[in-house]
Amino acid sequence: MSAITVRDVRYCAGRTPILHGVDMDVTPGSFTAVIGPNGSGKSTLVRCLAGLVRFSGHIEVDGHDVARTARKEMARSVAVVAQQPEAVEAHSVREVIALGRTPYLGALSGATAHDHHVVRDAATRTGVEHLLERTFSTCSGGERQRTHIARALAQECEVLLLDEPTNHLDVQQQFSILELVDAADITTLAVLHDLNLAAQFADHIVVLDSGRIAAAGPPREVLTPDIIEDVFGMRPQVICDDHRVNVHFHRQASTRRG
Ligand SMILES: Nc1ncnc2c1ncn2[C@@H]1O[C@H](COP(=O)(O)OP(=O)(O)OP(=O)(O)O)[C@@H](O)[C@H]1O
Repeated sequence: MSAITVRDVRYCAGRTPILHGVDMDVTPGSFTAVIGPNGSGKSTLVRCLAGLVRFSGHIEVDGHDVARTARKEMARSVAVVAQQPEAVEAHSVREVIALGRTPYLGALSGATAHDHHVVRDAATRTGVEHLLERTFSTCSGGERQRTHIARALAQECEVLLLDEPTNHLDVQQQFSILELVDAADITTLAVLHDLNLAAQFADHIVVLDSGRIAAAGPPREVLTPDIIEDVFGMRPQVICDDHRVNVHFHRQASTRRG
C-alpha cells in the first residue's frame, strides 16, 4: 500500500487550471522530493495533499480519502510545514510546538503529561530544547524552521509535507534540517528548489512542470541533462558516481529564459 496515492488530481484557481491531472504514489517511509520551476504547482500540490483546498480527482494519504476526512482527523496523519506558516510571532517556542498537539486535544480537556512529554521530545529531536521559553519572533531562520518541524513531529504524523523547508537557510542549516527530517523516519514529501539536495536526500523525485508531472523516479533517472533542460530551460552538467548525482549549472548554459 502507498502512503500517498494521487489519481488524476486537478485544481483550478478560479477559472485558471493549475494542476492538470496529477498521478503519483509515495512509498511508506520514503523521502520524495517535488521539484519544478516557480509557478509549476508544487505548493498547490502540497495543499491538495493536506486537504487544505478543494480539488477534483482522488487523494489518499495514510489510508484516508483526503476529500472526505475531517481536518482534525487528517491532522493526526499528516503534518504540513508550509512556506508561510501561520503567524505565531508572539508565542514561545514551546507554545508553537504544542500547536502540534491540537488534533489530540478534546474540546474541554487541556494538555496531558503525555502531550508535554511529546512536545519536549520533539524539541530535543530538532535541537531547540534550549529555546523552549524563547519568543518565536526572536528566533533565527534556522531556529524557526526547526521549531516548525518540531511542531510537525509533535503531531505524531505518519506523513510529513514540507514546502521549501530549506528556504532562506545557510548551507549547513539546509543539510541539518533535511538530516533531522530523514532521521525522523516518517514518510516525507518535500518541495525543494536545490536539485543537489533533492539528489542527496530523496529516494524518489517528482518533477512538476506547468501543473503536470514531467518525470518521476529515482534521482539518477530523473536528474538527467535532457529532463532538466526541458523543464528548467538550462542544460546542466550531471556527474554520477556510484553514490551520488551532482548537478552543475554553468552561466553560458542558459537556453530558454533570461
Ligand atoms: N488563487 C490563485 N489565483 C490565481 N492563480 C493562482 C492562485 N493560487 C496559485 N495560483 C497560480 O498557480 C500557479 C502555481 O502556484 P504554486 O504556488 O503552486 O507554484 P509553485 O510551483 O509552488 O511556485 P514557487 O516555486 O514559486 O513557490 C502559479 O502560477 C500561481 O500564480
